[in-house]
Amino acid sequence: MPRGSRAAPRGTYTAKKAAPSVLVMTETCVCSHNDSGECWLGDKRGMNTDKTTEILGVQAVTQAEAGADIVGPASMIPGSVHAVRAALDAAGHKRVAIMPHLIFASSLYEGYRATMRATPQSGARAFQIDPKQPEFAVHVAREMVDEGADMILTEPALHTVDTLVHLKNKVPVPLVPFSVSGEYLRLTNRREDGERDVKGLVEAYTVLKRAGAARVVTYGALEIARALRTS
Ligand SMILES: NCc1[nH]cc(CCC(=O)O)c1CC(=O)O
Repeated sequence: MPRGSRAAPRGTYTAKKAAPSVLVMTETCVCSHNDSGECWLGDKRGMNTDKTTEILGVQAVTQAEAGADIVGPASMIPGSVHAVRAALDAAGHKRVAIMPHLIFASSLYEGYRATMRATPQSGARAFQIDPKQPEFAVHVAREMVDEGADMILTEPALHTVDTLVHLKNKVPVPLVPFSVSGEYLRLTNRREDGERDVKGLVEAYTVLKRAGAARVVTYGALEIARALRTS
């Protein structure tokens, strides 16, 4: 067990021990680890980007030490992917890949924010992209690649499919839509036996695949795998 481990690295460590061939991807962000719920650290004067990117590097190394194969800087702060790459390399984790999160402003994050107590005190995530600006999303994605992104996660998944198609031709790395909490909650139904019916998710993810997704990240992975196995 890596030293000083809290819940998330412990989970990674336990998962890798149980199934070493399964890839573990982590989110690298401070929003669920501080009182403000913000994806950055700072004080009354505001955001301290140097301090934030430094901490993201430390967090990524902790995640890599626990066994993560792919880390996911999610603050959207320019320079954070570069800082994470530098910190990983310096700690001897050159083989750990980076999948930054390209996050669009959306109403679909409420489930996550409530569960993780990560509702931003300021009311908004400063760097998230307006979904009406696909060209700007391409610009940010290219900067992420320049900083060392090996792949890019887009979030939310369904409401940004147009941008996924757009990105597909313009960035040279795999694109991985993340079907977020609101998508999971709205597209599944509770069945009488208490399990969730995931047919709606399966239909949605075939759309994502046709649109160019390399993989899909979803809360329904286990239920979908079970449903596909018995269908
Ligand atoms: N660090 C940002 C972050 N990490 C996870 C989610 C949402 C994930 C979900 O809803 O499933 C978000 C977006 C946000 O809160 O603005």
